[in-house]
Amino acid sequence: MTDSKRLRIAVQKSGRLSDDSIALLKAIGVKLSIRDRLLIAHSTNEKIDLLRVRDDDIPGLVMDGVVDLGFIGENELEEKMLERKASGKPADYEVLRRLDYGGCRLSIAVPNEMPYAGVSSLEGKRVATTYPFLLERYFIEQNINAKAVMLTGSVEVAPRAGVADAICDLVSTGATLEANGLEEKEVIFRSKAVLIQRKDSELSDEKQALIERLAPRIDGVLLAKESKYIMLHAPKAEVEEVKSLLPGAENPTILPLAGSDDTVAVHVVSTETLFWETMEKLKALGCSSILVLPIEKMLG
Ligand SMILES: Nc1ncnc2c1ncn2[C@@H]1O[C@H](COP(=O)(O)OP(=O)(O)OP(=O)(O)O)[C@@H](O)[C@H]1O
Ligand SMILES: O=P(O)(O)OC[C@H]1O[C@H](OP(=O)(O)OP(=O)(O)O)[C@H](O)[C@@H]1O
Ligand SMILES: [Mg+2]
Repeated sequence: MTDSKRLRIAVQKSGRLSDDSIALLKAIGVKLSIRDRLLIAHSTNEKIDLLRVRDDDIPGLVMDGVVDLGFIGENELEEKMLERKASGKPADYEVLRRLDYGGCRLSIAVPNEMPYAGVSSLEGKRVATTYPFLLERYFIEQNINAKAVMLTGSVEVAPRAGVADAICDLVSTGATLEANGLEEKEVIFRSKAVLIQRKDSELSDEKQALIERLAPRIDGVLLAKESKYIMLHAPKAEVEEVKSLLPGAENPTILPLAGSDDTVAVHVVSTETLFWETMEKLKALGCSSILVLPIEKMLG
């Protein structure tokens, strides 16, 4: 059974956001015991229960106060917010953190053979989508008279099946569109995963304190993921040049190397990617033992 004192977090049970959301919870120190068939999973070290559901249900669970937090794509969140507002249901939530996964865009795509000269070509057309509220908002903004046809899946086959003239669906690499003879024409919404929270006025002090303890850990994990620890040996005479090549390396640690007067070790945490081209330039300057290491956690 669930205990109302435990923080309830909704995650997608199985899909694009599941693994990354669970990995993030683990990375911030929440130990979980997940059994595949079960809807609820408990944390073994924090007062947290996970509710594993379809992503479509997550915004509503947060907005209705059934769960305290939820991991959700901004596309689904915005769609459900518009849907709930249209039917007069409460649609309040707060974004606790924007995350670094689930990146995709909601785009209108048309069959390769359909003549297209801009959005006006959609006038009078039927567009299949799982996101009718976002699509209709776009039609209104663009002053286009077109019809959103709601489909919950297999949107990409709608034109071939004669169900619609075009589609509006999520795109990441574009492989699904290409495989179905469709061409991306208009991006109507860009999305990433977010962690949302129910209105905090409704949370107990104990739950609020737990959220305030865990949220900075998310920042630490995100920062660590985009940072690298760079170590290399550099000719002493070239240290300034080396510093100017290393991205985000304002304060490197310079250490003497045993048995060498003209070479030093340079250590630096970089928040940017170190490209192969830069590594080759460092080598050309006489640097050696160039190592780029991942960082697991960062604080302060
Ligand atoms: N190709 C993609 N690349 C990255 N993120 C994506 C991609 N497709 C979808 N997403 C993001 O992941 C979310 C979930 O996508 P998924 O395809 O798993 O959903 P679903 O089929 O609706 O799953 P469910 O069974 O939970 O309803 C999307 O709402 C979007 O935010
Ligand atoms: O541009 P691409 O990289 O091809 O990605 C886009 C596809 O990814 C998502 O579906 P997913 O693969 O998650 O499967 P689903 O349709 O069963 O949800 C989305 O609904 C698209 O169909
Ligand atoms: Mg879904």
